[in-house]
Amino acid sequence: MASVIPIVDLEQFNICKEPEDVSDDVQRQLAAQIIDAFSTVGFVGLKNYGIPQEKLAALMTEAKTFFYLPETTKRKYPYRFENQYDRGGWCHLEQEILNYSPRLGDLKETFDVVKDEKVWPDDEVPGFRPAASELCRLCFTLSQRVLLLIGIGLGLEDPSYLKNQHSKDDINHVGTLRCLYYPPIRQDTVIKPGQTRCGEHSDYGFITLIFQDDAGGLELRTRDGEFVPATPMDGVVLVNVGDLMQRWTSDKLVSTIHRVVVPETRLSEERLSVAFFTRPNFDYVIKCLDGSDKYEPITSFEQLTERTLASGLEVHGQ
Ligand SMILES: O=C(O)CCC(=O)C(=O)O
Ligand SMILES: [Fe+2]
Repeated sequence: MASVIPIVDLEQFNICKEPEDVSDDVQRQLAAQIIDAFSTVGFVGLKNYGIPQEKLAALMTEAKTFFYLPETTKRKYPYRFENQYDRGGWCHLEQEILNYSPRLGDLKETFDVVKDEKVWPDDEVPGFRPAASELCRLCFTLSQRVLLLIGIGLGLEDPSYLKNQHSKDDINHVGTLRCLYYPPIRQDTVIKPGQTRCGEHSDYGFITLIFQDDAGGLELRTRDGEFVPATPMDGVVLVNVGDLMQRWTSDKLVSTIHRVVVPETRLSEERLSVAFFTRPNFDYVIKCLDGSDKYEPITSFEQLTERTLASGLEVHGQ
């Protein structure tokens, strides 16, 4: 089935280009395409976005090396959510529960890093830190570019307004790079009815970048409630709207439910993806931009804490 996700070619305004060197017309056209996709499907596919594919491939290789380590070694890096400044690490299989119903843990492992990540598996996988740090930097820049286009497309008086609420100084607080590993489904793997690789959910923050390998399985729910595949395409990064962005824009941009299903065939195939999540600075209060009171104001950190707790992960030091 052809993908329902619109593809936008970012070549003329990718992260290698300075905004001042790109005409307003080009910026406005791209912005319109992105707003169109985000206000209908909630996802867009970007090609020629300017992140070298080798950098992504390098991180995927390092991440796999980590996930292939024995469980006892990975347990040295447990997921932690201590406070605003100290989060990250490894979640084991079935630890995170994204599905609302049934409440069953996801068949995935994850490793989260923030920019000034304190805990790295340097002894076992020395290449992971440089590869992840570099991709974090590039993803931050790409996210900023998309936020600028959203600001232009929404016709904000200051088009940089959204992008400036996710500031560079605070990247260590608000940008999270997550490597996701979906192990092969083995003959002795017990899959409970309704259990998936990644449960049905919408993302929490502003926007998410998703880089997937070619295993497939990611699906998004269309407005008529049907799940359709987000088939992997070479050189395409998916960008989707999160709940805070939907809230902020009073539902103009939509945060679409998605999931990763257990494959029906090729069960022995593993899957690896890399996501980069952005949200406003933690103390920023999200109110509807149009001045309406459609949603209660909430701070970025309150919302992250609420959603993290709801997914079954422990949160300390509140
Ligand atoms: O693995 C994927 O492709 C999607 C992961 C995802 O939706 C998430 O981590 O929020
Ligand atoms: Fe997601």
